[in-house]
Amino acid sequence: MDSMISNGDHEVVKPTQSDSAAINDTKSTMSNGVHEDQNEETYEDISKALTHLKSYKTRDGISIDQLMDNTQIGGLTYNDFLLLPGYIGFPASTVDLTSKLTRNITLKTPFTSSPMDTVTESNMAIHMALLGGVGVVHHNCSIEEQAEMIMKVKRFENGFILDPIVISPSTTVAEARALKERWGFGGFPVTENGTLRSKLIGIVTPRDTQFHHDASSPVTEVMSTDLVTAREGISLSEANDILSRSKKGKLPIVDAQGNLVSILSRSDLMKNLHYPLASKVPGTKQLLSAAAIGTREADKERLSALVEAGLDIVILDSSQGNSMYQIEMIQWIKKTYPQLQVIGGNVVTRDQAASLIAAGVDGLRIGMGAGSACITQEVMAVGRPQATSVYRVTEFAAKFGVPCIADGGIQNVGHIVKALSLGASTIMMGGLLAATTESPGAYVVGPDGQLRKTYRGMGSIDAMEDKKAAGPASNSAANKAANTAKNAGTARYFSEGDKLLVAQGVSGSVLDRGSITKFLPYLMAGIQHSLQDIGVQSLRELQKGVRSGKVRFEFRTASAQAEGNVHGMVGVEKKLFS
Ligand SMILES: NC(=O)C1=CN([C@@H]2O[C@H](COP(=O)(O)OP(=O)(O)OC[C@H]3O[C@@H](n4cnc5c(N)ncnc54)[C@H](O)[C@@H]3O)[C@@H](O)[C@H]2O)C=CC1
Ligand SMILES: O=c1[nH]c(=O)c2[nH+]cn([C@@H]3O[C@H](COP(=O)(O)O)[C@@H](O)[C@H]3O)c2[nH]1
Ligand SMILES: [K+]
Repeated sequence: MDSMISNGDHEVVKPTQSDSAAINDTKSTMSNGVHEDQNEETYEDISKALTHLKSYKTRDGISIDQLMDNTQIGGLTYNDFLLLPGYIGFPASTVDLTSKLTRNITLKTPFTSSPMDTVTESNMAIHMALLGGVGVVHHNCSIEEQAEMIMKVKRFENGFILDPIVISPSTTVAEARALKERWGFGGFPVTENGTLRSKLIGIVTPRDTQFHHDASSPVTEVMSTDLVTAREGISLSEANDILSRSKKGKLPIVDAQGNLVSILSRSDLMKNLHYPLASKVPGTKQLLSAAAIGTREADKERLSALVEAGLDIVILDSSQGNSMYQIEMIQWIKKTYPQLQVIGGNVVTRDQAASLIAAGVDGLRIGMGAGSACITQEVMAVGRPQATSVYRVTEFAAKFGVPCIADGGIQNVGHIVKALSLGASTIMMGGLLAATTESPGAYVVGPDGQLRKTYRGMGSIDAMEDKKAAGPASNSAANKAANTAKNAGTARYFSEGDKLLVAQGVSGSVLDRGSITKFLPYLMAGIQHSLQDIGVQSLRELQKGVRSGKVRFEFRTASAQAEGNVHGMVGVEKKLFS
């Protein structure tokens, strides 16, 4: 009566429906209420469960190749699939998230922030780097403004600050306050002629200037002259000791004649303690910096200012990276600045990736139209569902040792894990970071009483009109001056007399997420727990497991997606971490 069911996987002996009915009929209830099976079924020996498992021809779930067979099912997004759980044999906190951003640069957390003017300026870039990722400074601004943002990142955390901002005795209190606004820190050494390598005469701190009534007083009226200094040649750890004992904010380092050589800052000491994952340039104490540029001629001038400011990584920012403009730019950059890491993109196909890899990129950025503020797919009819893009490009790029960023469409921790499982080395977030303490712009209160910040696509009419207002880029001194407040390179779209703006993005706002100093650690812990569920102890192991077929997947039907979300509840409060 037993029927043999072959699922192509394993031959399983299963009772037919009428058999099951018969079995149920023969069940009797014992006096203690427990049902007993009178038709003695034979079961496998429990001690053989693991051996028996091996008798299946294939493992449970599907492999990455089956998942990504787009002749069967079309392109996939992150919501279209899940990973199956594996075996937990280690604590979540031991999961290692180290990953490559480019050929030469490794991050301790796989996070980057989008080069968008509502997402990444210096404050975001600094905090992304402190937390182990990297923030890519946008280019919807003048060359000078972008270079200054990079400079702020590079100056932010140093052992010895070798190029401190120095002021002269004639600097006024008002000027010192303005410098604090501009640089984000307020302790300035005062030297005789206002430069480094000149005699140190005092230090001004925000406490000295904050409540001083007469803003036109020279800083010499308020500065402190009771200084603890150290002599040039002192080791960083000795200098740190003196600074810790001195209870002062800054330790100026001077030469035998009392000339200022560098300074050490207490706030850097604190930061070193609090940000063990910080992304730093090996061999220095400087934070890693990244910036985006376009592929116009004027972007070469922009890049030279950024490199001067200390840039480590450049991203060529385009929705369709496989162009003669970008290829020429990559080759020019590799020739002109061989030390600079170049990330090309965006790409979503193997062919696009091959062009940019052949041109010499050190990394790729993947995504076209998946972003939360993107309407590219709708308007251009061009793009690709993001999960498929990530898999197709990374599968190819990995063969050449080129790491990839999954850019756009990341809405939660699960999406990050999925992007990484498909082969991305890092992920890029726009909307998710747009309304944080560290993003540009002020919070406003929405009609619902909740705080929010503006978020807009760089191809939105809003963002493009800001660019257009800048006028054509030019090397002439007059134009340079005119462009200082606006953007030199970003008039690039319109220099060919475009009359009509075609939007590829929208403008709106997103709800407050608090500080990324809480949000990024949450994302990190979330990924660690997820990888623990999958049974892999590092991102490397995750990707190896996916390639070898050990890590398994499952498609999600529309109803499976509904099941995986909150259902049947009212008044849901979705608090994600505490
Ligand atoms: N990831 C995505 O899905 C998308 C992103 N975006 C974002 O919007 C912004 C603008 O993107 P795109 O419009 O793709 O910028 P783009 O600068 O690559 O392209 C704008 C236009 O300028 C042309 N162009 C570029 N370099 C040139 C040169 N040297 N000479 C002559 N023409 C040249 C391009 O062919 C294109 O027609 C970027 O920030 C991008 O990241 C926009 C749409 C989609
Ligand atoms: O189609 C687009 N039109 C735009 O105007 C636009 N602006 C940004 N981007 C891309 O979106 C990414 C951020 O996406 P998320 O908000 O989903 O993180 C970013 O990192 C970009 O790749 C755009 N895409
Ligand atoms: K979209």
